Amino acid sequence: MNSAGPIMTGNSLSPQLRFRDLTLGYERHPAVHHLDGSVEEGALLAICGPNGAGKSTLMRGIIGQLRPLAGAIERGGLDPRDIAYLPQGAQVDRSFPISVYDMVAMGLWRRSGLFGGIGRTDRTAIAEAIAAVGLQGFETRPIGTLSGGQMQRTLFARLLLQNARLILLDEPFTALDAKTVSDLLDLVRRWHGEKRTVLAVLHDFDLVRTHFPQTLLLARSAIAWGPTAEALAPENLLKARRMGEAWGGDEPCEVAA
Ligand SMILES: Nc1ncnc2c1ncn2[C@@H]1O[C@H](COP(=O)(O)OP(=O)(O)OP(=O)(O)O)[C@@H](O)[C@H]1O
Repeated sequence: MNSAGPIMTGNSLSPQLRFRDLTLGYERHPAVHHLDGSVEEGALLAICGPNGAGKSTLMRGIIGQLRPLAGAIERGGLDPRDIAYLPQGAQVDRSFPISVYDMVAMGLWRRSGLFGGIGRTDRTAIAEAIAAVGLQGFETRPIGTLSGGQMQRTLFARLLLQNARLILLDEPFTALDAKTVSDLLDLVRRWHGEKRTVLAVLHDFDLVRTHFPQTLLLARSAIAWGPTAEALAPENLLKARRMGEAWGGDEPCEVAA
């Protein structure tokens, strides 16, 4: 579909997320306006749009870090432990003195508890996750010494262990080399094959067209939402760009009054 609206990927699946006239923002300044629609369970959805479009804000709303200024987000009965979130790279504190192994093991915390201890099954799972991202041999390395690509692999290994039903990735491939992107995309495909729901904020339209069947094009409001080829049609991209160029600081919206 070319216009904004709900994704319908199949009648047998139920919505994992539903946005009802959702407005999100900061101190009553809206950044996402009146979003309506649903994301089916098992969807692989790209969220695209210009800088300042509200993409990260939408992610923060989904995880409950931001409360709606108006409207609502329904999460299909998901427990918070069933939602995994990878924020933009700059938001991860690399100076924290922790090894790759311990960083990956943190993926188990929300299920086993901070003081639950790590048993043999957990150690196997951690080793498998580290191997899945190609970081064997890096277990004892402090995260502060990793390259950007190795750090992102570490964070994906942690996500693997979280075993979440809904996975949110905010610009997961920015500034990574082609091999790292390809390896991490394999993990995204694996999650999709396991019928997990994956939402990723992405700026690389070629990558989105190749790997993401559905796209939400956001410019504070939804410009288009549906099959990627249609959502990223030239007229929609032009409209999103014009909206991005037009907003100064605060988009007009009645909830801001
Ligand atoms: N903590 C905050 N306090 C106040 N305003 C914020 C805050 N975080 C984001 N904003 C504003 O909300 C709007 C949307 O920001 P957001 O980070 O969601 O955009 P984005 O689409 O993710 O952009 P980018 O592609 O540049 O990462 C912007 O105008 C931004 O300045």
